Amino acid sequence: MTISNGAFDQLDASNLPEPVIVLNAASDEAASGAEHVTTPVAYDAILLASFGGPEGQDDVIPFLRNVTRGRGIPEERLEEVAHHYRAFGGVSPINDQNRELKAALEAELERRGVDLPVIWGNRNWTPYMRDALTEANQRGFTKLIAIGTSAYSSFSSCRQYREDYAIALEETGLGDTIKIDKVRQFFDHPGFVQPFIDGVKQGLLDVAAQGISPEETHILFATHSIPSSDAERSGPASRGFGPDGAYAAQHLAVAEVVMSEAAGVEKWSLVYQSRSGPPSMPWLEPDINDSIVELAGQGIKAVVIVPLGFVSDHMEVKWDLDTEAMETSEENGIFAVRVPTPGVHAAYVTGLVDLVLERRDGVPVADRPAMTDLGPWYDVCRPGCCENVRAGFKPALAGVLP
Ligand SMILES: CC1=C(CCC(=O)O)c2cc3nc(cc4[nH]c(cc5[nH]c(cc1n2)c(C)c5CCC(=O)O)c(CCC(=O)O)c4C)C(CCC(=O)O)=C3C
Ligand SMILES: [Fe+2]
Repeated sequence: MTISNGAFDQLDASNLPEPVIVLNAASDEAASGAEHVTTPVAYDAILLASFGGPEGQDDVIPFLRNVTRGRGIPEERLEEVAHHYRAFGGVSPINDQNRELKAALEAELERRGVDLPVIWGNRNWTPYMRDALTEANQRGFTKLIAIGTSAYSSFSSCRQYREDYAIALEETGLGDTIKIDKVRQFFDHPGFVQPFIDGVKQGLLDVAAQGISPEETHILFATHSIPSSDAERSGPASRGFGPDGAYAAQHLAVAEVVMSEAAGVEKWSLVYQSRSGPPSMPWLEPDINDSIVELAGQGIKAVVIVPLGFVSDHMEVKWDLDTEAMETSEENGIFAVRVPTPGVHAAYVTGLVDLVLERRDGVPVADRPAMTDLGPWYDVCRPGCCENVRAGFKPALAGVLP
């Protein structure tokens, strides 16, 4: 088995166009044994990789065009989503959150005496990934470890970031100069899960303060819906996770961990939000709003909404949960609390630094924290991981060749 930083890991590449680039081929797989773990690398900077968002009304449409290029999102959906951004002055909260996260990471790195600068680059808005790589090159950095602001396995949250790195290396012509690895998907890392546990405990106190009993309370774990075809292909092709793939399995496993900590309430479910795409295309269900209506019919009086799929309070949280799901709850006579996202919670920031250090210093799989049986996840994505049959083939980094 060869690991190739720049090679593509599409299983059936025979009828696809030649990969545009093959980068940094032949980084070697772990001497440490387990397929999850790679040999340590003396990284010289952290690449904070995120989604990006508009910073004013004039940015909204160009941003949405960037996000949806070639993705078959109907025009009506774009108008609908533009309206969400317009209601917030055309400014997505995501950029300020990444500025805060970058500052918090820098402070934590300094506190621990780790000399790794953080460079920030986005998929869909400035600073773009190519800007980040140009900056890294100017500052003389050649070995980057990427943290994507996304915890789970799916095309949008895993593979697309790996494609972003490959595209940006191609755009900047830095493919022979800069090597990019990524930290493992961290859905079950205690740094990511702890803030949700804290939040659910507080949410249940808020519910109790309303005089609503545990029997009348339901915990809704909310995440981004994705096309069923993406869900099916999330995670490595070789592991069976059921029809909704690693994406749903990971969320369910983390929700179980949170439930085991939030004693007193029994009822919970995993629900989806922010569906787009044409109605004819199946996406993961049920939608959170449909679930709230149904729960009201079953006599539920309170819901605790846990934004389990999200690392920070960006637009999908502010609009789809804090605006829409709150409205649905109110209309149906349900008291609703929304739990905070990890944001810059100390456990989360510390956890992200730990994830970098386990790669730099070489921590064996047995010593890597993971709160579910599914993890710790792979350092290098396995063959077929998080493929996307809708968007067609693109090269991606940090994957293993079949
Ligand atoms: C799994 C997942 C995450 C979580 C993991 C992660 O964080 O990556 C996520 C995050 C985000 N999604 C975001 C925004 C958007 N996502 C869109 C479209 C889509 N998202 C998808 C999936 C995901 N998205 C999918 C399958 C599509 C359809 C297009 C396609 O087939 O690939 C569209 C187009 C309009 C629409 O269709 O809604 C927008 C504007 C923002 C920024 C918010 C802000 O500005 O604060 C963030 C953090
Ligand atoms: Fe999205």
